[in-house]
Amino acid sequence: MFHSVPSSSLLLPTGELELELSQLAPPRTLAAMAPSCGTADVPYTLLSALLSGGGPACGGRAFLRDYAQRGTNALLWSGLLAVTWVLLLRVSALFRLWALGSRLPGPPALLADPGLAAACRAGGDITGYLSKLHGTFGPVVRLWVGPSQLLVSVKDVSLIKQILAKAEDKLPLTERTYNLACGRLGLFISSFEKVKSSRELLEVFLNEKLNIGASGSSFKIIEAILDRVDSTKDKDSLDCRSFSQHMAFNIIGTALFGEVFFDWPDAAAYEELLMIVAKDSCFWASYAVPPFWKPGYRKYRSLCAKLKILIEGIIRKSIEQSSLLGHNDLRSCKKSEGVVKDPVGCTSLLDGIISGCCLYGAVERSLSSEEEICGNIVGLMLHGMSASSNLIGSILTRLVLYPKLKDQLYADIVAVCDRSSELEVDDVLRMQFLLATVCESARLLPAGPLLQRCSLQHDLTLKSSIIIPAGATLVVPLHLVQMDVSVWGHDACQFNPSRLLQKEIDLGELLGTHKGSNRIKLFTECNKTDSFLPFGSGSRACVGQKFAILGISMLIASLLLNYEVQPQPDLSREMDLAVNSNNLGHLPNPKLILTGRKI
Ligand code: HEM
Repeated sequence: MFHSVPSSSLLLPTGELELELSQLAPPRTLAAMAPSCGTADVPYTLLSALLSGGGPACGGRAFLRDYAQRGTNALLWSGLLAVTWVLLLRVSALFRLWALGSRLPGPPALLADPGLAAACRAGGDITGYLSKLHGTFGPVVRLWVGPSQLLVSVKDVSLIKQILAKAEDKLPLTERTYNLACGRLGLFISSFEKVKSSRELLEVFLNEKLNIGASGSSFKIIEAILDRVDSTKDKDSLDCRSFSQHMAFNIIGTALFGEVFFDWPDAAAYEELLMIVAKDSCFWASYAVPPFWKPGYRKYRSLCAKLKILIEGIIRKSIEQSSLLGHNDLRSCKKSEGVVKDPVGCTSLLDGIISGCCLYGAVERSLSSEEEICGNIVGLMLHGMSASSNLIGSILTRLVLYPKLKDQLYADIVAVCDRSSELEVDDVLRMQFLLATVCESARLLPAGPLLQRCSLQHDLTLKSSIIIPAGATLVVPLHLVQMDVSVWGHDACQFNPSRLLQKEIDLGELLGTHKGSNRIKLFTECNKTDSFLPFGSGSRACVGQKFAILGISMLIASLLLNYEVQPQPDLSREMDLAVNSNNLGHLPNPKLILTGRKI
């Protein structure tokens, strides 16, 4: 595309100059670089545009037009190549998923399993549906939830152990759910790498908060909560569910905010809002694109915003109090080189955050730290409150329905501690029947029906050369595992705390020696330990397990020491039905009466 241009177009006045120029640059090359204005010829480089005789108004404009044209073309080409590359990667990943997925046993549905959809539509008995599939296909079953969504359910205990240790990521849906409700946060994120440091710091804080094994330690939160019980107990109709929700809210709230929490005027509004947000979060997060056009979604977002405003209010209050007590300002605080600073000295989790010892690990970017702390706190309140309220509710319901259980528990509690002395965490560790009751209730009614994990980056190779492709959703059906007759015996579905008692094990000692570790070991028989998963297991297990078990045990012990818990007199029919049905997975919600015990 090199064109020769008449020498006149160079506008050189004399032949000498023409000669000199022709020596500097060969006429053919120069001509090629400087086309005449108004022709179809255009310059190719900036130098040629500047050297062109047409001046900026002519050669420059043509150059720019040409440059823009070629630039746009290059951009479009590279965009097209990138999109093609991404699509190719996606398609090859999809083929891999199909190839590896179809090697696993499961129903022959190709794109989306109709049985699962039908089970979800008819009241959502996913456990029942999975149970049938495991009966037909064995301990590992695959299901196509959609053309690119593979779900693998695992029931075999040894495989579950491997999965929970190897699959370190949570489902992206879990992260979306928490992000939607809480905003930006460092906990509950799908990638394990991102959540690791926040988990470690929170775990140390929560475990030290209970101060297990230290003499003279008392779980002060419970005392404050009992004062709350005093203010509510006179109400005629306390039902187990709302009472438990209130207790759970107070336990988690006091752990996070300290005593400021009890003077918080917005606490009731916050509790109500939190429950609404917790109920709807998963539904709205299930949309791949946020449905801004739906009024329900907009309403939900405004509730989340209100929740955030309320939390900011109490954080501010807590900070004010902390600065009165001489703690650091939130903005100026920094974690000191990854070292956890004295978590025991912190009176509340927020206090810990303020003085830089908790949750701050993941927040190196100080500008976003307040937003992230706020998100973490809302997330902990959401999860901690709904899971703990579920467990407290099931224990209280059993106390109300089974007077014998209540008497047995009371005897276990007073054998260790009488009402005249202050209840300590160390005392609770010696109340084996109480701890077994809490754990047996968690076994029969876990916080959710499925443990959910995935491995976002790598395929998982399990023993017996089962390969689970990266990105597949792994689920453990908790009801099937925790009520497996082959592990728990023929009465697996019945409430029987004594099954967890091993006379030769001293729980208190065990917890004390395992200080800092997250697991409470109740069983010597390995297969039972592996089949007890209400708090999950492995790298993403619940960080609040010890805190929840001991905190809830402490609450029940304090309640029974101070109050007589009785059902409302007109409950006899409901009680009879519940006791006779033996179906304690779905508990009724009886009303209870609390009357103070005489000393
Ligand atoms: C009875 C009460 C509770 C139950 C039944 C429960 C249950 C669970 C379960 C099943 C998981 C998922 C575990 C897994 O995938 O292996 C989990 C995660 C978690 N729990 Fe709890 N939990 C309870 C209370 C608490 C409390 C009180 C806190 C803290 C204040 C807490 C903090 C967490 C955190 C931070 C995670 C996320 C771990 C991660 O994503 O890495 N939990 N919990």
